[in-house]
Amino acid sequence: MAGFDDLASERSKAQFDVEEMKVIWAGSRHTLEVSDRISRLVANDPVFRKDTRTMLSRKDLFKNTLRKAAHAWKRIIELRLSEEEAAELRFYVDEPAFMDLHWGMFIPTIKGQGTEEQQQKWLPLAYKMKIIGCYAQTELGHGSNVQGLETTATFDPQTDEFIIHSPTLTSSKWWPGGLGKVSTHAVVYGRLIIDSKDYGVNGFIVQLRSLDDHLPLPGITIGDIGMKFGSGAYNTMDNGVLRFDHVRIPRDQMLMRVSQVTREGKLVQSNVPWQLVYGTMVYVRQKIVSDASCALSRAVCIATRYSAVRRQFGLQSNGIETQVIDYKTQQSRLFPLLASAYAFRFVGEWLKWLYMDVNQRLQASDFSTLPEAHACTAGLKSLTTSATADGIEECRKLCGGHGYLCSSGLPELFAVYIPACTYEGDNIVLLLQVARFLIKTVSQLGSGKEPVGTTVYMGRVEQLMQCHCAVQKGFLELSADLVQAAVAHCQLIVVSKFIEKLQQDIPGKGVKGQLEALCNIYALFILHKHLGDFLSTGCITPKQASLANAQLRSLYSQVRPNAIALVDAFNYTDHYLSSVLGRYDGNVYPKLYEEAWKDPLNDSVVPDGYQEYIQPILKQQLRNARL
Ligand SMILES: CCCCCCCCCCCCCCCC(=O)SCCNC(=O)CCNC(=O)[C@H](O)C(C)(C)COP(=O)(O)OP(=O)(O)OC[C@H]1O[C@@H](n2cnc3c(N)ncnc32)[C@H](O)[C@@H]1OP(=O)(O)O
Ligand SMILES: Cc1cc2nc3c(=O)[nH]c(=O)nc-3n(C[C@H](O)[C@H](O)[C@H](O)COP(=O)(O)OP(=O)(O)OC[C@H]3O[C@@H](n4cnc5c(N)ncnc54)[C@H](O)[C@@H]3O)c2cc1C
Repeated sequence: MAGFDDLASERSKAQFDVEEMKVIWAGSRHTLEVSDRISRLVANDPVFRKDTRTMLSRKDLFKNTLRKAAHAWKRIIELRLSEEEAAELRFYVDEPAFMDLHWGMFIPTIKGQGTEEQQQKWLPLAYKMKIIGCYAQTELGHGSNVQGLETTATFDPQTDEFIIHSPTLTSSKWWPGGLGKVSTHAVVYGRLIIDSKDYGVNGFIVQLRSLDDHLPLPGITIGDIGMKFGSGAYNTMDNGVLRFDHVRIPRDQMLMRVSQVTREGKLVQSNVPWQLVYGTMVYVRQKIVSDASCALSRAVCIATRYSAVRRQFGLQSNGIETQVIDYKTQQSRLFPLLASAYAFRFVGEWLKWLYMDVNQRLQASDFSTLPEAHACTAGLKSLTTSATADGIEECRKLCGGHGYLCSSGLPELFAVYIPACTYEGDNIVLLLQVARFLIKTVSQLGSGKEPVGTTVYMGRVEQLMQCHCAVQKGFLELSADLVQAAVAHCQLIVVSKFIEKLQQDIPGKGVKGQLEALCNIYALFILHKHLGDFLSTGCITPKQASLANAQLRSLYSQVRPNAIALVDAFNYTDHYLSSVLGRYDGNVYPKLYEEAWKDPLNDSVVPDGYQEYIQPILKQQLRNARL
């Protein structure tokens, strides 16, 4: 069988221990065991099938999402899954839904911004799913500009309550995931008003729906904001709209780790920086970086396996055509994405460590690394999501026409993934935050602080900063060139962390060699892509640039025999990939043909509508022809 033999032959060429590379990709043997076991549990459960998603109406799609969420929760309870295993199960169910925001934002916000008492009250309810929460920050009129939010939370000393209100249409909460139809509660971000004085944005826990009949509580208007890009997944998420008409909540439902409001209505600032109100965004951004490596590796796995199965032109002596993966143009498009997937995996591991380190320091009232954590999570979220969104689209194109079929898995993966460039902070806005951080860092460099990083990459950042770093007044005046410096800074981090990964103990025959090749491909690909920066800032000479290019091409040849094994190391099930082109067995053509007939349009040979609309035309033509 063509495809199968092709992939079997490819696998026999591997020059490294794939099982050991699986451990490197997973992060540890334990994590590999958990993800392998849970991914197969999900793959073998018919409730979690995904192949009909793009054929369902929005209402049927959403109802099926609720069914899957309920089934997932039931399996978590039945099997007594740990938090780690439950997170893996939600990941492999692979369907954006309210659970992502309940577990991924609502609970972390209470943990990060609630007092001990508030955590003791609300976390048990949330962990046991007695309440379902979402994160309601963005409004119709404001998303990036958090300080511009209009929802008000006015303290009423008579009743010891906050009055939550939507004073304008643009203050309507708009976009929060899980809000539209499911969440019973929300962390709502609003302007704290005491005695007519505005104290800026804080978080408030607000119940939205009755726990008895799920109806919106008095003063609450709530619904879904409508269909989003593409069909299928992400329309599985009820992104919602929410308005308040003077809704009253007890004073103790303002999240008070950062600031407290006393019974007398006095605002007391605790000893933590007010920026902790933004803490959830730092947490989610570091998760999104790891998620980028998952999404990109998934697209690369599909495109790499298909490129080894697909033959086109180049008839060889044995009478068969050339595998498209052997074309240099295919390699120059595909292998940098393969290298990027590994690079983002490792920088995501580092970022997770940085986030935990910042949190431990916060416990000890050490806030010194919070600005760097903000800059790194913001910048790397921006860099990795933009590269991944572009990379998924490139993988679609690498698969030719069949990449445009839903059965390839790539259109839906692209549609689900691309909002990552916007949610949790628009990517340009976040790069401007990095630029601000760099300006501050450069201004402190005079104090003898030496930056660390790989020379050529470090030189590029320094030079770009020197060129563009005028004295900037505020966030709004930052020049577009500084965004370039911010990107350069983030690429320096990615390369540096890949190099650090290689300095660790890496077991397994040939594994370290493959990772070194991928690290060099990533670094040289970025250098090639931004050659203008490196040449204009004098970091490299034109001669060095052409040597780098030659080295890049030779690295592609080095990776070529290992490409299939390198994507096998992601250890993805066919269920998770949900792609006829990316099947482990390479059995593409028979499955493509089989999938076509499943389309509802093929339920009847003569299409619905023929008699009403087409036959009259044809008959008329027939009559005309006889006249
Ligand atoms: C979900 C589960 C995970 C699973 C993973 C898989 C994903 C699959 C599901 C996806 C689910 C989608 C989930 C989407 C959920 C939303 O989208 S939630 C809404 C997200 N919204 C945003 O990110 C808003 C973006 N905007 C911002 O962050 C801020 O407004 C800006 C842009 C930083 C501006 O802040 P500002 O306060 O207006 O002004 P600025 O002077 O720049 O900042 C003030 C100070 O705070 C600092 N600062 C700003 N932000 C921060 C921060 N975050 N931390 C610390 N310090 C900060 C600044 O550095 C500055 O410090 P100084 O220089 O004064 O020392
Ligand atoms: C799928 C999805 C899920 C979401 N889930 C949630 C959720 O659960 N909870 C929640 O609270 N929010 C959520 N959001 C909202 C999301 O956080 C916002 O869309 C995001 O923060 C961007 O804000 P905005 O949409 O207002 O865009 P804007 O800030 O209006 O940006 C629009 C354009 O203006 C540019 N721009 C804005 N400010 C500047 C500036 N200072 N300098 C230069 N350019 C600028 C931006 O770069 C962008 O190109 C979600 C959004 C999506 C798409």
